[in-house]
Amino acid sequence: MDLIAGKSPSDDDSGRGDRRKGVKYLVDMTPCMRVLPEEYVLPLQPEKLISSSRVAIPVIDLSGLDGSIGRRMMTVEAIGSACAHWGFFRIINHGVKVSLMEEMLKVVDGFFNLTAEEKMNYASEDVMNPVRVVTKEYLEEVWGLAIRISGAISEALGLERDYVEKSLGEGCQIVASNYYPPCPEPHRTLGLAAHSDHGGVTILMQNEVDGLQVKHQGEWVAVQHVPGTLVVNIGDYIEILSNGKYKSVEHRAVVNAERTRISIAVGHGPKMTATVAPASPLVDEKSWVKYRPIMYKDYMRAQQSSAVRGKSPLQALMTNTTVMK
Ligand SMILES: O=C(O)CCC(=O)C(=O)O
Ligand SMILES: [Fe+2]
Repeated sequence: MDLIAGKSPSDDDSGRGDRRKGVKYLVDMTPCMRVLPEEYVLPLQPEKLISSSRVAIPVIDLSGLDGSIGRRMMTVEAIGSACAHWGFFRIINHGVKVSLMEEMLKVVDGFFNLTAEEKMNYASEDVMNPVRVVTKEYLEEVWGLAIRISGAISEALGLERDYVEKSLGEGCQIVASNYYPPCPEPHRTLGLAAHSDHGGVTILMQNEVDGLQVKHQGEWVAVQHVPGTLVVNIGDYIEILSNGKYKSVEHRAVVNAERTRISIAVGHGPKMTATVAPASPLVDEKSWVKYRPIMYKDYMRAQQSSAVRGKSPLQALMTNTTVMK
């Protein structure tokens, strides 16, 4: 697959004037900007920030999945525990070449440095419209990685190793390329508002500038960049499939006054017409169906259209009443 959906964070796609051209355009046009334009100011977030030096997302050595049976089991357990407690983890020894990661970052940087007019050729109001501007190799590698991780998640849930993979079917891969230019008043806004991802496994790569924050036990934890590693998080699709055992976790991106940050989030979901529902082996007399089934396409649209993203589209699917399989 060679799809890349270019998006510039904080764009509202409302079509009003230059706002559609992105934050980068705004910054390029006003190089001496000292004050954040009013429409980008966001209400302050009340939650406390925990420094990443005190607490950090779990680190998983992915080579353990190819080790002895015992080592694989330990790795699967570690992934299961990371999914249950954090919804996020960092992977090392993941097998994706650093040179390929760097090349991908360069492609995205190149894309955002096209002129606003050139970029508008790729612009679309619809997240389902693919844009082709990148070679396939990184995305193929990352797809393979997502399938390996999905195998571990299946096993950790007590399902057949290929359960999630089969449920994804031919699948879909969505690439969100985020470009966060320096901001004159970084504390009054966000690069990307708090949200959970809609798909199964998201694999996130970034340049050396920090900005990702993950909600953990009601507080925001800053995730520090570690060169050569990738960050993995589970999306709403896995929360629903696991019948709530694993939670897709809210995350957001903050900006800074000095340096441009680039991140590339690659999400892996089922095909658009697939029905998303809790895995039937995980539903028995003791565990109720916690989410109503929905077509993936409909879920994605609901998620993309909600103004305050958070996790509200997922909460709308939750069954308050006890519904048996
Ligand atoms: O920029 C980041 O680190 C987060 C990006 C993200 O969460 C997304 O594109 O869904
Ligand atoms: Fe995300």
